[in-house]
Parts: sequence; C-alpha cells; structure tokens
Amino acid sequence: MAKVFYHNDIQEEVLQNKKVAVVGYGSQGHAHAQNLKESGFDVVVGLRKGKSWNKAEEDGMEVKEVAEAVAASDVVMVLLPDEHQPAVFEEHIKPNLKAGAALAFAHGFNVHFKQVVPPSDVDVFLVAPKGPGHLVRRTFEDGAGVPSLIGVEQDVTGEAKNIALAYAKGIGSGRAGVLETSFQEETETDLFGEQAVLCGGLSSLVKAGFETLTEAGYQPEVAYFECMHELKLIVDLMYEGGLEYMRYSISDTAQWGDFVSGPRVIDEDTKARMKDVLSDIQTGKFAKGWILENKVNRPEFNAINDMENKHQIEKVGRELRELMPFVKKPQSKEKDVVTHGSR
Ligand SMILES: NC(=O)C1=CN([C@@H]2O[C@H](COP(=O)(O)OP(=O)(O)OC[C@H]3O[C@@H](n4cnc5c(N)ncnc54)[C@H](OP(=O)(O)O)[C@@H]3O)[C@@H](O)[C@H]2O)C=CC1
Ligand SMILES: CC[C@](O)(C(C)=O)C(=O)O
Ligand SMILES: [Mg+2]
Ligand SMILES: [Mg+2]
Repeated sequence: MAKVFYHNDIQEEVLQNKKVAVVGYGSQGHAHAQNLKESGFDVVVGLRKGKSWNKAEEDGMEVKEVAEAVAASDVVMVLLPDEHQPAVFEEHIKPNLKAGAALAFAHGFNVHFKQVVPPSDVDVFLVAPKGPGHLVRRTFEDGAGVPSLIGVEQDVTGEAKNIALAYAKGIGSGRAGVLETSFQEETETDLFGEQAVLCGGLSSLVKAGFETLTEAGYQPEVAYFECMHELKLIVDLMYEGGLEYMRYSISDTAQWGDFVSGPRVIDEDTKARMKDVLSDIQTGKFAKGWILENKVNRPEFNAINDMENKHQIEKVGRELRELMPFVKKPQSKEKDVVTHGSR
C-alpha cells in the first residue's frame, strides 16, 4: 500500500516561521487561506482589487496586490484559475519570488504542460486537495478534512517535501490522508477523473437517465428525484462504506438490477472511450485544445455552458430545491454572477 501521511505523522514547524501567500480567493483560495490561518500560520492573500478582495477583507484576511504578497512571502500558493495562471505568473509572481522561496500549486496542469516555467532557485511543489474547495473549508470546520496529494518538482532547500506536508496538514488534509505523487501523475489522473467519472461522466449519465424517463412520458419531477436528487444519498453510502455498503442498504431488487443492467449501460465500449479520453490527456491534446479555447475567449465553452444551464433537468431541479429548504443553497450561485469570482 502507498505511504499515507496523517496529522500526527507531520511536523509543522518548517512552516511556522514562514509567510504564506495564497494567490486567489475563489473555490480553493478561500479554503486554503482560512484553514491555514486557523491552523496558526501567517497568511496573506494576493489579489487584484475587486470582488474577491472585498470578500477576503470581510473574512478578516490580510490582503495585498499579488506582486506585493509574493514579495513578502516564503511560500506562494497559486490558486488562480488554471487558464489565468501563466499571465499572472509572468507579470506579477516570477519577478517578485524570493530566491529560496517555495512556489506551490493545487493542480499540476501549468507546470506539467510547461505553461509556467518556474525559476531554478525556488522549491516547487503541489498540494492538490481531492475535493472541491468549498468542501475543503466545510470539512475543516467540521473537524474533518479532504485528502490531498503532494508532489515535489524542484527541491532547492532540501525542505520542499516537509513544507508541502506541513501545508497539507494546515488545510486539514492530515485528518483524511496525504499521499505523495508527481506533477505528471496528479495532472493526468485529476483531468481523467473530472472528465470521465466525477464531472463529465456523471453529468452525462444523469442527463441520459433523466432524458430516457421524460422522453418515455414520465413526469420530469419524478425523473429529477430519481436521477439527480437521490444520487447524493446513494453516493454518501459509497463514501461511507464503498459499493458494498451502498448495496447493503439498497433493496436486493436494486442490487440485482445493479449487477445485470449496470454493465449494459457502462460497458467495454465505454471503457475503450475512457481510454481515448486518457490518451488525449497524456499526449497533451486536451491541454492544447483548452489553452486554445481560452486564447479565443471561450466561444465553445460559453455556448455549451448556456445550453447546459437551460436543460430541463436544471429548470425542474431549481424549482424543486426551492421547496426543500434543508437543501443547502449553493455558494457557487455567486459563480453565475462573478464568473470566476469569490465563491
Ligand atoms: N475548484 C476546485 O475545487 C479545485 C481546484 N483545484 C485547482 O486550484 C486552482 C484554483 O482553482 P479554483 O479555486 O477553482 O479557482 P477559481 O476560479 O475559484 O479562482 C478564482 C479566484 O482567482 C482570482 N483571479 C482570477 N484572475 C485573477 C487575476 N488575473 N489576478 C488576480 N486574481 C485573479 C479571482 O479574483 P477576482 O474576484 O478578482 O476575479 C478569484 O479570487 C486551479 O489550479 C485548480 O485546478 C484543485 C482542486 C480542486
Ligand atoms: C473534480 C474536479 C476538480 O478536479 C476537483 C474539485 O477536484 C476540479 O478541478 O475542480
Ligand atoms: Mg481538477
Ligand atoms: Mg480534482
């Protein structure tokens, strides 16, 4: 089994006398900054003036322009959207990085695909939480945490791994487990997971199920509860006890249906297409396409996003969730207004 580091295995002194700049205050940024601060570390948030700046100040954070925050810090965690990192890095981060400082990321995309080339006199590591930023914060507040991967790309001080471990502990990941990886493995597995399973695969599965039922004449509300709402309840069981515990809780009829019909829906052809998705990630084809899409201001991204938000499952879901006050209002609602803002 891979070595997994937990809270008590990790020494945090190596980070205690250092200033940490968290650049960006979005999904990951607000969680890292607040968790690290509450873990007793000295944190400054690096931003441009605007929505996130105001939010970070309201949350009681010390906030500076990116260049100023970087110049004042020993560890610089880059938590900007991946597509904005190269420009901000060139203009504001690289010229202000102190020799011997550490440059850190929560995803290896830009370093692995050489969109960001760090100077040779700094440590470079990643601490990549395996969960959405809002859950990095929420689980921390609940006394738990989200697991993280750490990886070291450059180690000029000889302390890069220990700093990465202390950082991971500071955001709460020591409570869930910290695993060592490389930038390549983190980048490729993270992109694959979000495309084939967690986001792309799942949203396509949910929509296909909803459309199959509604096109057969069933009520959209019934289809929504069946294919979207109940998914969380089923996944919670998998999170707690794997497929086995989920299958223990469901009826034997459902379990038999799982065994005989699941492989009819997700079959060897699906797996072959998953392998194609993985191959496009490994060869850099996906990254090239995403970088180009951003260079031309995202026409395809925006068109698909508009269309997806108008899907019947979204409309019926909004109406039904209004009637379930116990369902948490998504903080990401703000994302609709701010685009990539202070979520
Ligand atoms: N989202 C997630 O849960 C996960 C993300 N990651 C990784 O973490 C990193 C951050 O992602 P995520 O948290 O989603 O990012 P967000 O899209 O939430 O980041 C938005 C933040 O970046 C700021 N920002 C954007 N452009 C600039 C700029 N030019 N100058 C200064 N600040 C800017 C925004 O400020 P403003 O309000 O001024 O626009 C805002 O504070 C990425 O590498 C991602 O892959 C890793 C694991 C999970
Ligand atoms: C699953 C999507 C993710 O990789 C994440 C929350 O871990 C991301 O890039 O947001
Ligand atoms: Mg990701
Ligand atoms: Mg991820």
